[in-house]
Amino acid sequence: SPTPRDVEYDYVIVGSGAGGGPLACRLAREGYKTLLIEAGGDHNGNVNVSVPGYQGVVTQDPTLRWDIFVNHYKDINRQKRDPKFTYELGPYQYHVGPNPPSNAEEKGILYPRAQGLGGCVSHNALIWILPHARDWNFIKDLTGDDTWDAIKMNKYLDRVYQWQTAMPTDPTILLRDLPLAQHLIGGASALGLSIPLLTPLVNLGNALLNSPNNRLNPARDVTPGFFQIPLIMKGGVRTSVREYIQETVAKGYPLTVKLNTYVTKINFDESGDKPKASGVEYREGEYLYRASPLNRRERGTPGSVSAKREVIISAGTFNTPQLLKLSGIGPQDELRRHDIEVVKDLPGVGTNMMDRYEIPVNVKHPEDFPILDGCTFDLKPQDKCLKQWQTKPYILGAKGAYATNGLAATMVFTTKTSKTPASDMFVFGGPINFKGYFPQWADFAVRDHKHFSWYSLKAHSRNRAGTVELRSNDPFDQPLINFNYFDEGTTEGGADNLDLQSLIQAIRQSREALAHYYKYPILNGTKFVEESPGADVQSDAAIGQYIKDNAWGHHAACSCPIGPDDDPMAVLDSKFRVRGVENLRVVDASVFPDIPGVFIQSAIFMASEKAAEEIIQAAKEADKAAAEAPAS
Ligand SMILES: Cc1cc2nc3c(=O)[nH]c(=O)nc-3n(C[C@H](O)[C@H](O)[C@H](O)COP(=O)(O)OP(=O)(O)OC[C@H]3O[C@@H](n4cnc5c(N)ncnc54)[C@H](O)[C@@H]3O)c2cc1C
Repeated sequence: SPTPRDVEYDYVIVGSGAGGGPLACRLAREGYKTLLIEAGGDHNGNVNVSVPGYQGVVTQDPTLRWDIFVNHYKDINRQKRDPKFTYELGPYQYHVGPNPPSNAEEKGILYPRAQGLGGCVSHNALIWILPHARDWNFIKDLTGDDTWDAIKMNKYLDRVYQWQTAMPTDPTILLRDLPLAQHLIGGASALGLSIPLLTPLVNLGNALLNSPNNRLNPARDVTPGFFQIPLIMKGGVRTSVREYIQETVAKGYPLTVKLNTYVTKINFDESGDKPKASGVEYREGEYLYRASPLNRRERGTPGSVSAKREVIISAGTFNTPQLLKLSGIGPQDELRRHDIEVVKDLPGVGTNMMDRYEIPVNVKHPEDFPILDGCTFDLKPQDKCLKQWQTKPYILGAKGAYATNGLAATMVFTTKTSKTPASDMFVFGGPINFKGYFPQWADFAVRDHKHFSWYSLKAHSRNRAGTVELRSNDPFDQPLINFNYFDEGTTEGGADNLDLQSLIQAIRQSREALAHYYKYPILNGTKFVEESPGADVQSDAAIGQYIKDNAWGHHAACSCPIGPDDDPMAVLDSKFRVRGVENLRVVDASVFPDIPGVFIQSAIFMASEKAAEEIIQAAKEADKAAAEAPAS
């Protein structure tokens, strides 16, 4: 809905994703006039968003997707060893892998991002794993602010559960596919769970009833096991931030959502001691950011809005530092290089960026996995699985494969070289040929139904050398993003090698699960061939090289970190406030000083609820002080 110029909002929030969406709802529900500005649209009626089985397809949807390209290494020739390295042939036309045509432009590695209501939560893989206690205690110890204590953070999780449903995939869907079940039993058995030969399905069913989020288990963070994967869905339909925002508006709370509007600058009132954020400038129009494949190189209609109390930036790990820098908050040398007037020299903006490392083992069978019969993943009339998902109830597997995200279950354990005692390795299994992200990766992943992948996700990684730098001072250009992986990044105390060793262990664990598959011939699964890393990749050195060349991440975080008062690289204080200016906070994945948990959305939702409480408390204190001040 258009913003009437005469409305004065208490809060203006930029970005409606995991950070900004819940925060906007909570502030509005508390009675504050809140404007939520979002670059993209609402995705109403877009089946790609609501069908869990389309979690890959939705990342290719041109109405949502931003084709952000990143590098893992500074050395471009080293980067090109990754078969996912991508070149642009013409606008949004890509060549992936070696031997590009001579006119192709080097782009880097695709890093999917989404615009629109709910941000990346509307296109993500739906996986819901709670953070570990150490993630919160780390912030408490770093800043001395004990409101971050893990036990105290529980109340924010309770608040998240007021609007977020998480449920496991209906195990009966998985148990109907015997070769798939045989792989999962192999995984459980490789982890040491005894699965008797005569009753493997019953025992797998029991294993799949375990939750990796069991809050009643005090040892949950360090408990290894074989688990089903909880997803953010209700009755087999994705439901999350997007729906929460829409419900908040529908119920009449004072939340205005301004869609298809791209914020280009934060405005400051510089008349006082400290620059004070007073509002934002924006451009109205669809697909204005050039990372959108529907971009028409238009610059939109200009506008601005002011915030009576605060401006909050929740544009995500890449776009929040970009917007801060464009507005004069960042390393002064970089800002001056781009002719940007310095409002506050804050050298940490766009540094400290972290991510997971992820790596698969992919195998191919001679026959299809039955669970995918009739699934074409293309929204076309022949997609029988979509019809089943649309017409059948969510009970006893009736809704079929699309009521899952395609990843059936996970092995969880702490590797020998983990940074913390908490589980640092999740190895997911599913009937998919998943090798990471590149243009049309999802089509590739399900091109045939014969592949199975054990895919490892390394949590609590040590590398914090990622950077987000301005490419230009044009707000519609995407920034320069480099994760500086392994030996190009954090190396103190052998950090790079320790993470690499964890990943080598994960590949060996995946192969162990594949070996245990053959212990259950009763389920009649066919023999498979390992396609990658491949039978010839056996030594630690060879596996390590495969990991360095192929690893990727998709939980980028920590690029505007919270930190202690005496750390010049800290961008935020422990209350999410941008240092050195007033009335400006950041609330999204970029705020963490250390990447939390295993899957990040739950941690962002909790941080967002915490930020809402801090902001509301600050507003109440300010109102009280104003009421008590003597009349002038
Ligand atoms: C393919 C994929 C799968 C994933 N799967 C999972 C998963 O299964 N589980 C999990 O826990 N995590 C998952 N994640 C990660 C998780 O979804 C993100 O980390 C999380 O959504 C980040 O939240 P955020 O608020 O920081 O940013 P986002 O969710 O990206 O939200 C930022 C919002 O800001 C808007 N915006 C940006 N700049 C501007 C501007 N200048 N003006 C106006 N609006 C702007 C964007 O359009 C976007 O809507 C996945 C991520 C990807 C890419």
